[in-house]
Amino acid sequence: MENRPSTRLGNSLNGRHPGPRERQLPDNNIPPPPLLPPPPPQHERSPSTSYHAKRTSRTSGGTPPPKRPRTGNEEQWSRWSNDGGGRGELKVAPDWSGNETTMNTDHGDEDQYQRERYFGSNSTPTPSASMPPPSTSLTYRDTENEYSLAHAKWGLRREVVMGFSHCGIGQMYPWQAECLAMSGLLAGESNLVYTAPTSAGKSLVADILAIRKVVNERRKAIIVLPFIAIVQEKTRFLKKVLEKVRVAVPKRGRWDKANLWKHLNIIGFHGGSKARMGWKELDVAVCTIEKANALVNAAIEDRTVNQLGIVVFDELHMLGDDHRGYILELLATKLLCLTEANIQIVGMSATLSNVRVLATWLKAQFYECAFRPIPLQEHLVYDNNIYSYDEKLVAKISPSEPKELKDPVTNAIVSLTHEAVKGGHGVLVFCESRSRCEDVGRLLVKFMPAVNEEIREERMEIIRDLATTSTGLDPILEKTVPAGVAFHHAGLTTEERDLIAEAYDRGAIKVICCTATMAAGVNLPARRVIISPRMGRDFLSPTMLKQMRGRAGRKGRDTHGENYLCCRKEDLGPVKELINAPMPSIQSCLGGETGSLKRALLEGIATKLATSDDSLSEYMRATLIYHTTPEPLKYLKPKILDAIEHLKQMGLISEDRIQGYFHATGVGNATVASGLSPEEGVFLHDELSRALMNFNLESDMHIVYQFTPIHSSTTASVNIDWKLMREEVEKLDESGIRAATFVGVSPAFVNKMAQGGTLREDSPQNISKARVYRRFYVSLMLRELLNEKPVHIVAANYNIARGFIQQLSTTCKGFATISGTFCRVMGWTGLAVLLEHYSWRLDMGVKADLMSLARIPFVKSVTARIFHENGLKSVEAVSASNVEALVKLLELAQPKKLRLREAEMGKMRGRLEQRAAVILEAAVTIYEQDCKDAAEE
Ligand SMILES: Nc1ncnc2c1ncn2[C@@H]1O[C@H](COP(=O)(O)OP(=O)(O)OP(=O)(O)O)[C@@H](O)[C@H]1O
Repeated sequence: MENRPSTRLGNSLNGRHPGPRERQLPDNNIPPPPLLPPPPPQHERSPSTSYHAKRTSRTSGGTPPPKRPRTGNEEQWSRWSNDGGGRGELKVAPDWSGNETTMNTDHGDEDQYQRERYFGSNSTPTPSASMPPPSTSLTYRDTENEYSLAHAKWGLRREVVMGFSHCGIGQMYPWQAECLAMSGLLAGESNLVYTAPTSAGKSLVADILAIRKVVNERRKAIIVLPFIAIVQEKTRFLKKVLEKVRVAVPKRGRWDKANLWKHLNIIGFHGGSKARMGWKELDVAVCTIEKANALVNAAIEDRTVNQLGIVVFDELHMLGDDHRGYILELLATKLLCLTEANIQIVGMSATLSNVRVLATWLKAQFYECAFRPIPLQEHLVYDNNIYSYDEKLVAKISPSEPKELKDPVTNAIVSLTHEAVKGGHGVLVFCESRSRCEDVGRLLVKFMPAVNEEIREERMEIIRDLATTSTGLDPILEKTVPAGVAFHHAGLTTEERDLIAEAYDRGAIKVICCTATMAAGVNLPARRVIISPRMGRDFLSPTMLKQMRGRAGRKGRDTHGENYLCCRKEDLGPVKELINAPMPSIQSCLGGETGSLKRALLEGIATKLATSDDSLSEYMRATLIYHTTPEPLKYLKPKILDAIEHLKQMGLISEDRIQGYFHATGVGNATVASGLSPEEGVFLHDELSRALMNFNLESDMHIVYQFTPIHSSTTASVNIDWKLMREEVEKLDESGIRAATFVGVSPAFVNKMAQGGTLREDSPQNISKARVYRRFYVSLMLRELLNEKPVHIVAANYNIARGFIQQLSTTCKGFATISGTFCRVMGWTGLAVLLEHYSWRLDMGVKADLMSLARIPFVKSVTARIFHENGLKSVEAVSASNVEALVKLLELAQPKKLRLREAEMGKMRGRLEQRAAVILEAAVTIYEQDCKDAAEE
């Protein structure tokens, strides 16, 4: 039976009639009626009234295009592109010759359509490489509706328009069309900086500009996003939009008679990505900030940077980020200096206040609008009262009987969540810490509405999916998911987070309790968003609050979004300040600590953009800090001189006094080529030089140490538990101890620290020493992973978040590539080859004897070991096995399988059978390929 919060809104009205903004909830056991009356009008914007574009371009001004009745042609297009969109649904669209064509939006049928267009209806498919390109003709355009993506004005190829339509976008919002129509943008002649509220549809403007560059002009595009999750999401989106687009591969020699046609290469680059393609092959690179910077450096070094047509900076406010903002600034500065390459720069954000300064800096057109497709209702909640942001009482929440709901904030969270879920809506609850997410999740379970058998089964399916992940079923999720509640924070593995996000997206999970990282990291909107004003002990920043508030309201699913900022009465002062705080203006982070300036100068010198006094000052003039500092030269000059001196002392640059120019040394070039900061470059150089002299291959300890990412061994990411480290070091055999000594780790020092010693990081030597110990500590964890210990066991052993361990396993491969690049630029080819040789083991996460098996999908780590121990030692042996035998082994490999009840195990078996069938089929294919390869040899 459903357990409901005993809280009832309005109980405290004490007999008086609820006012128009107050509604009473019944006191019986009937589920509560809607908690809130309609929102205060001043916070509500309807899509039509909220359109308010403020255009301040330096070119001709413009008013929003007038509304006019839709023509028949528009109707056809919008039917084709906007509604339904299910696979295989028949749509009507005008064909390229202006006639009406009945066609099918199923991609398979689009192929058929193309074939028929070129070869007649009886033609058979031909290989794509020799086939003429898909429609490049612009004549089929919708000539009347300028908001339609098919309008000739936007110059998008038919396949692109179809791709967008497939993603639910057929028409632009008026502001998007107005922004794109600003002079010089479509022609790629001017840069663009624009700002619009969250969910306003900013991405489409940049996407259209990028796609035009790639498809129409055949230049490359880089799209820069701050977090891995959104890089992955954007890569998936662009792949879907551009799936059907083929472009000409230029003729290579005079014997090439005709152009070949290829699909576009859209590649996601981030710390954990294993992209095989590089700058040369890609068409669109969707990157994290660091990867984008490294790509541009490589392109400059290659002298192919003129192939780059556009760089899009999504979330431009990241410029102000203390840790990574300066890399964004540095990247934009380099692009501004590459005047001859003619690269279009596009930047956007929802939370910028000094956009004009940024537009001036980026030599960009500036566009600002306040459009929000889904109106927002915003509330402040304290002491069981709900107020509008202009302090009018909207409703009351009555106090509750249960002890755990005595606290008014918890009571409000539970009541508001219950009400939204009861109405069938999704809820995001932003909490102040990871543990609070889990606590609130557990509490909510008791008050979630009852659901039917079908939904219960769907949720059990999620439990089964979670149980088959590498970490097994989390005990808290096991309790919360059946009630439709989950939590989402950095402590979970990516696999878990993806499963939860996906289940929430399809409505199987109704509530996610999450930390602030989700506000900016994952695009999961909700009808109702409940927000704690704190992050840890501190209050949220206005930017973060804005991001969270903006998550309310799903385009296409909700008529409006609601957010509730729930605080304690004693926090009211600072919370009101927070609500009314203007968005902070973005400040450059380049001048803060000299580390960032050093990196900016090193990269300028290594890429030869700034080698002399003149070019250096030109380079510095292109930075944001130059534009935002009152007397830039006076302020910057001493800092620049200081940074240059440091770089010289670190051995990263040298100066030719006679010729009057700077150049990067080998280490400097290797540092820039590997995308490292000057400090990281020097540290890695020291580490690799030591390895070059003494490489210990007796056991895998030394090699694992070399693959441990140096970013995971900073103070911010890991704290050594010295007692634990002592235990682990004591377990090492002689070869392990020798490896430890080679890298600079002394067991005696570890013992001293475990007994209460201190290691003060007060000098460069001590900083470096602490770094080595931290790296070694992390390498012990990585070694366990490579020795097939499951992520959750390693995490538990080291009392560290599962997310950290899983990230470690995904980033070590990327770091191996970084080390390889470093060695190659240094000319240490032997070491580079050695690292490369061992790095492929990192892909598999298994010991050498299992490497062959690990080529089979789903046969990794523990599973591979169980297969091996049970006689399936090779791909051939697996290919000769059968589904039943494989299911038995897969059952053995399930972590924490006992957590699932008997009935659940039955259903899980079905899942394992499917998996076993895939394994068997893959093993047969791999084995056949191996035989073919052997025969050819
Ligand atoms: N013209 C359009 N027609 C229909 N849907 C659109 C249109 N433009 C954007 N969308 C959809 O609106 C949603 C939000 O768009 P988008 O992610 O671009 O917003 P945003 O302004 O970048 O928001 P945020 O600042 O939160 O990232 C997406 O699902 C997108 O597909």
